[in-house]
Amino acid sequence: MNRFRKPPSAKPARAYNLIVAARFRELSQLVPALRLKMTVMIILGILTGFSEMVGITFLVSLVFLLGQQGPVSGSAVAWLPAFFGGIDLSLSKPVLIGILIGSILFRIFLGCANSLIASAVNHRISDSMRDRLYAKVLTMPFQRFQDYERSDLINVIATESYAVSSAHASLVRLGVNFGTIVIFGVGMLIMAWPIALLGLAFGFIHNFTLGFFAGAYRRLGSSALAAVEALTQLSWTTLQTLKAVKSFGLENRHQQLFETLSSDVGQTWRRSDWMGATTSLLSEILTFGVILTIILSSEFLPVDFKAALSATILLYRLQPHIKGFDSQILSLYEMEASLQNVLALLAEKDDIKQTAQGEKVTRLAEAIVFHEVSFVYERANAPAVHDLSFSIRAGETTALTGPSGSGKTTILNMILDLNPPTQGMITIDGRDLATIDRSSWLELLSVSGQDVELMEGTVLDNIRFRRDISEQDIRWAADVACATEFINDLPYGFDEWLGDEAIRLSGGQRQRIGLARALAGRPQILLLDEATSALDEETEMRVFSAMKEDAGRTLIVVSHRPAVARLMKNRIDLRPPAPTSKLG
Ligand SMILES: Nc1ncnc2c1ncn2[C@@H]1O[C@H](COP(=O)(O)OP(=O)(O)OP(=O)(O)O)[C@@H](O)[C@H]1O
Repeated sequence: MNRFRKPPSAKPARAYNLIVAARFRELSQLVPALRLKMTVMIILGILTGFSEMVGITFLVSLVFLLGQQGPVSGSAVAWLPAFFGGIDLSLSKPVLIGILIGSILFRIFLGCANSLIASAVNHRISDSMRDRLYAKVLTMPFQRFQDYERSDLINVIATESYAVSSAHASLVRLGVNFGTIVIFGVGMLIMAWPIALLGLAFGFIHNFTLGFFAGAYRRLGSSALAAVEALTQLSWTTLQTLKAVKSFGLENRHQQLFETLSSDVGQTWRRSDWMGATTSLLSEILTFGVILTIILSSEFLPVDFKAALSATILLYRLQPHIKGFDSQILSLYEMEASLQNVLALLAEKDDIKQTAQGEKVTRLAEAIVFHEVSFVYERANAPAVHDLSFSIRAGETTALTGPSGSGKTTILNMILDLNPPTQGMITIDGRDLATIDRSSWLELLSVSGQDVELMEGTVLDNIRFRRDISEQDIRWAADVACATEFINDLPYGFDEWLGDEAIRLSGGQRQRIGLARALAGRPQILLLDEATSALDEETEMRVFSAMKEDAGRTLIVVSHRPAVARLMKNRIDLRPPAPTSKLG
């Protein structure tokens, strides 16, 4: 089985900040027009930071103005604001208040606009990721799909797809934090360069110290993912096999297993919270240290008191940005495992037959012919089908017989174009199946098997199976499949609701719904893979004689029952020829 979970790359990037470039490269592959969206959001974020800085400096100025001795109203102040250092600005109190209120409102407006844009962009990214991942499941070759754990696929589509928008949001926040740090830094440099230098040193120490946590965050991300995957897998298999679980009396065993896995999940989240709290505490301690350093050394610093005050407040306000910058980098490490899963699924190649434009077919006129066809499943030691040549004539009935494992289902899958031959060729009226348009070919075909995949919905929904088929055709198909007789006995008849397991139906009833589903599209070619194996002999014969009345259909039947094989005009036997005796 192909597990999504990949071990994190053996060695983290040498410089821990380089993860930003790696994530950006991955996101550029996944999100079109990434640069434009990010740039707009980062500029808005930086402007928010800028207006905050202006607000702070003017607030300090206002406080000083209000604290002046004597009458202040209408007076001009020559020393304000501190932020502009030596520039002699004369601002009256009302102007100062106006600028302050304006910058606060501007910041609120920008912050709000940025949140709305970020939310819209993130949802768009998540929507498109989910759509693309779901589409990939539908378009990858069927054999590749069979290699995946179903629960892993559900996890990736429904949950891990969010990692892409989260990584995008983190990169934007990083850009905003970085831009704000630069702007605040320049402001501080103009006001009080010694404090700016202290701030710069603080930033580097902060970044360096939190870098020690990168590996732990990366491991935490992949173990959280592994724990969630294990829990989903257990829940999924329990639901799938509940009857067996109950029949074997394994309820307590499953409950214990679930509790263990569930506590693993809880533990990884708790560890994540602890790590978050530890890095946050470390960040606060570092901030406290640098502010204490400024206070203790203020007497010796060649800085004007007002400017020092503004710069210190700026430094204090800068701390969340520095902390944000580093915690975003750490979260980029944490989401690595999920992102790798999304990338791995999207990297699956599409089934070329599904995307290629082949020649269209409208009917089978002559025959389906296998020319020395072999098929080997991936990682299988022996071919499932070896060097097989036969012909299935249009409009005739053919039985495909042979012992279990002789390749009957594999042959039907090849006719359905799910498994292209590894060697040899299948022709449709003389044309290579590989060059024929897949959807036009599938329009001629229908298949019904031993296990019918029922879905949640009514009996009618299950026969229609999301195709445009009239109710009249559905009722006709149910008649031919001898299903009407039991459907009419259901409390709501064709409108009876069936759960995805349709537990209330017997095996034979499920098969008749599957058969009606296959017949409802009035296919020219019908493939039945043990599709009536659960019916009693009498009903089975009635089904086949009803189907025979619809002349002109090419019928290919796989059945272990000799009576069914005898009903067919032709027979292809996959039994290996008996070895000839060499005695004498
Ligand atoms: N997805 C798969 N991957 C690997 N091997 C497979 C796969 N599906 C089938 N096989 C192998 O291919 C061979 C043929 O299988 P197939 O299901 O076609 O046989 P069959 O004749 O239909 O059997 P039965 O009568 O039991 O349904 C078997 O040996 C089987 O184990």
